[in-house]
Amino acid sequence: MDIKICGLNTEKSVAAALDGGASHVGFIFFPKSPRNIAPEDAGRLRQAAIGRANAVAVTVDATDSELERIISTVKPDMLQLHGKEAPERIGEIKQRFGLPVMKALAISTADDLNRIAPFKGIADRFLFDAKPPAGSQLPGGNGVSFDWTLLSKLPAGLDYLLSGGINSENVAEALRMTNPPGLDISSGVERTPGVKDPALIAAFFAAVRRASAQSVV
Ligand SMILES: O=C(O)c1ccccc1N[C@@H]1O[C@H](COP(=O)(O)O)[C@@H](O)[C@H]1O
Repeated sequence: MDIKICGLNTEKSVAAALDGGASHVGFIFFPKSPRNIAPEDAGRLRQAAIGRANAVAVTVDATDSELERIISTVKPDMLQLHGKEAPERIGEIKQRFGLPVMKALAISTADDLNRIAPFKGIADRFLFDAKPPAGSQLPGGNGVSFDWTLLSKLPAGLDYLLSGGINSENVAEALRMTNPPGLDISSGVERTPGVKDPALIAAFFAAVRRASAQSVV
């Protein structure tokens, strides 16, 4: 199963994610986020992931020139589009930059699953996150979960990461209820917003291993 640790901004946190076995390391390029990172810093940090994990650049309704700067500096393996990007815009971005795209969709009701279909065949993967709480300036990274039972109605074989408020305490339940192809976690391994804790990252991977071991017994 893929595991993406997102919002990394220090060498220690990247090392903890890689040592834990992360398949993806995520960097946030969104100035309002406490996890926002300069492309130059992310470009330096992502070096440690080469040959070990995929680097993901997370953007929110970024312009072509913003994407150009991030991509040329960071050289990510994948883009995560976490704004209101329409399918047409995703097609344009893929054609212009030639990178796979993971489209984030906020889920709060069964109707939200209807928003998946227009992106099929365009987005390479999906990421399902909770809707931001009222007043939040962040489209993601709010540490809020959604009703995971909604995912029982997903089209079979859909490739996605489960995201939103996942942490060491609830990951076993998340895996039991959804059996997702992958997980994405950010604030659940932080000491304070934007400050990753290597010990919490290690504890998270240990919790995933425990949950996975229990599910095969
Ligand atoms: O984390 C952020 O600050 C952020 C900002 C803008 C877009 C996306 C962002 N984070 C994404 O949201 C998920 C879920 O976060 P959490 O685990 O609920 O805190 C995170 O992994 C990022 O992919």
